[in-house]
Amino acid sequence: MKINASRSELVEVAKGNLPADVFIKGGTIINVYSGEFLKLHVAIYKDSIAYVGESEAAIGADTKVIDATGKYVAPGFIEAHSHPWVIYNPISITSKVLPLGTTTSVNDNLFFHLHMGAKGFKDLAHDLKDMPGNFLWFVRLVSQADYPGEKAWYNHHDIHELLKLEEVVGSAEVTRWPMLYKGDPFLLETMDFVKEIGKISDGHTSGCSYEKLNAVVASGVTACHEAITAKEALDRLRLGMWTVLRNSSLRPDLAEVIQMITKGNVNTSRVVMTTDGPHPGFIDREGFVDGLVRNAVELGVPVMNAIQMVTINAATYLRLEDYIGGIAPGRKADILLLPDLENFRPDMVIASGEIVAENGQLLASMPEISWEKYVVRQPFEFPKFVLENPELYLYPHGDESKPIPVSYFKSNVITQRKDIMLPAADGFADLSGQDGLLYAALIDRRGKWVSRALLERFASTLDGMASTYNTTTELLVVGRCAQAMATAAARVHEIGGGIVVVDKAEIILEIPLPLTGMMTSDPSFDQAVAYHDVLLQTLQERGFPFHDILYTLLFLTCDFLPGLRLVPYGLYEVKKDQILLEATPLSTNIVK
Ligand SMILES: Nc1ncnc2[nH]cnc12
Repeated sequence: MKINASRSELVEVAKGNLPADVFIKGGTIINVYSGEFLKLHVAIYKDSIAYVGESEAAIGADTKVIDATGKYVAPGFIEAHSHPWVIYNPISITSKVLPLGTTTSVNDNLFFHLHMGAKGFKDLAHDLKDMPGNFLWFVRLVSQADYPGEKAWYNHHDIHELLKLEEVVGSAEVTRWPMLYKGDPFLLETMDFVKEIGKISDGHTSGCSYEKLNAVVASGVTACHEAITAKEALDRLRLGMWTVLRNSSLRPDLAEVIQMITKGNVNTSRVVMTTDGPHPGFIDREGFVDGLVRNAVELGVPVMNAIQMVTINAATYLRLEDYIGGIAPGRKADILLLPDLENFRPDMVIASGEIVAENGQLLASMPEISWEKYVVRQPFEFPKFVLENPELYLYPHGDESKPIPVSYFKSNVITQRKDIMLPAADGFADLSGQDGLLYAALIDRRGKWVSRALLERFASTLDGMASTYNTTTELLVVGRCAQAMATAAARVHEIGGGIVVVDKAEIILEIPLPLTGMMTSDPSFDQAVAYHDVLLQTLQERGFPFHDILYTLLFLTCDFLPGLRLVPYGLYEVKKDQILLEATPLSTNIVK
C-alpha cells in the first residue's frame, strides 16, 4: 500500500505551515490505539491524515471544514476475508458496502484466477485500484475441487508473481487443509515464500481438531475464520492464529463464537470479524462490517473492542497498520462519521481523503469495467446440442441388486452417504416412483467429462435446474426430470453461464452470470439482491428445506466438506478420499 501525500507535505501540515485539504472539527475520535474516546480535530492532506489534536492551525482559506460536533470519528471498517462474487461482483459489492463504512476489503481471487489466468487477474487487480476504497486481494494456491490441469494452472511461477503484487496481502485460505496437514511440498514451500516477502497466509481449518490444528499452524497458516463454537475460536487464538469471528449468511454464528470474549477473559487484540461472503439479500438486510460491529455490541462486547476488531486488529493482522486501521498522522484518511454507537451506520464516509458517501448514498463514481477483456476461458467449448440429450443426466445403474450411494443433504452444505436400493430402466436408475430423489450431473464446460450423482433432500419437486454457480464453475444440472434438466442446461449454454430453473418444459427463472459463471456483470447491487431473493423463493417453493441456496450450490461440487460430492473426477466420498463413480468422457454422450 502507498500514500499519495509526501511525508514532507504531511510534516508541514502537522506543524500548521501548510493548509489541510479537509479538516474534521469537533468530533469525538475513536482512538483504537489507546482505547479512548477523545474530542479532537483531524487534518487531512491529499489522501492522508496529517494531524490529530486541538490546534486549528491547519485550517486555511481553501480548507473544507467538516463540522463533526456530536459525531464519532471512526477509522474505516476493514473486511479482512471477502468473497466478491456471490452474484454481485467487485464493483457492485463495493458500491453497496462503501456507504456502510467498509473502506477496505481483502478479496479471494479464486474465480478470477480460474477464468482469467495469472495475466488477466493481474490486469483486473490493477484496474480495480481505480475504485474508491482499498480493494485488496488474497491469492489462492489451489482450487476447491481438484481437476485435470489444476497443477499447471496453479504453477509455481504464476503464484509467486501474483503473491508479489502490491495489492495482494498474502495467500488465500486453503480449504483442503489436510494438504497442509500432510505436508504438501508446494504449499509448504509457498508458505515460506509468503513469509519471506513479508505477507500473510489466510487459513480455513473447518472441523480441524486441536491436535491437528497444531500441524496446520506449524505449516505457516496465520488465521482462521472457521470456528463455529467459542471453544474452537479459543483453540485458534491459543495456537497463535489471528482468530476471525464469522457472521455470514450461511453461518450466522457470532452469538456463539463471541462468547470466547463475553464469557471468557481473553485478550481481543488478535481477534477480527468477518462476513465471509454473505449472499446479497443478507447484506441488504443485515449490513456488512457495520452489521458485525452492531451485532457484537448487542451481544455484550464493549464498543471500543468491537470497533478495534474490524479496524486496528484487522490492519495489524494484514500487516498494513502503518496505513489503515486507525486515526493517526501518516495513515490513509479512511474515516467514518458515526451519528451513534448503536447502529454504526455512517453519515459520512471518507476514503483516501475524499468524501465517497453521505447518508448511505454513494457519491464517488465507479470505474467502468469491461469484464470480458480479462477472461481467457470460453463460456462453453462445445456446441449446445450436446446438452439436449436427456440421457446425459441419468445415473448409470446396471444391477438392481446393488445399492446406489446417494448424497443426502443434512444441512445447507453438509451431505452424508446413504446407500439406497433403486429400480433400473434401460441401464439407468429409475427415479420415477422415488419422491425426494434427484439426478445431478456436473459437466465440464470445456467438453471433456461429466460426473453424476443422485441427491436426496435438495428440492423434492424441482424438475430441472442448471447452474454454473458452484465452486468448479462447471455446469451443474439437478432435477427429477431429465428432459427439464436438458432444457435448463441448454439455456445456460445459450446465455453463456448462469442459473436457469425449468418446470416441465417451461423456463421459469433465468439469472445470467456471464462473469465466470458466478457473477453478474451489472454494476447494480440491487439487481443481485433481486436475483438471489427470487432464486431462494423459487427453490423453497420446490421443496428446498434450507436457508442459503447459493451456498448449497457452491459447495455441492467442492472436495473438502463432509459427505458425498460431485467433483470433476466423479462422485467423491470425501472422508475416504475415494471416487465411487468415475466421471465419463462427455464425447460418449454426443448424439446428433
Ligand atoms: N470457501 C469459499 N469459497 C467460495 N465462496 C465462499 N464464501 C465463503 N467461503 C467460500
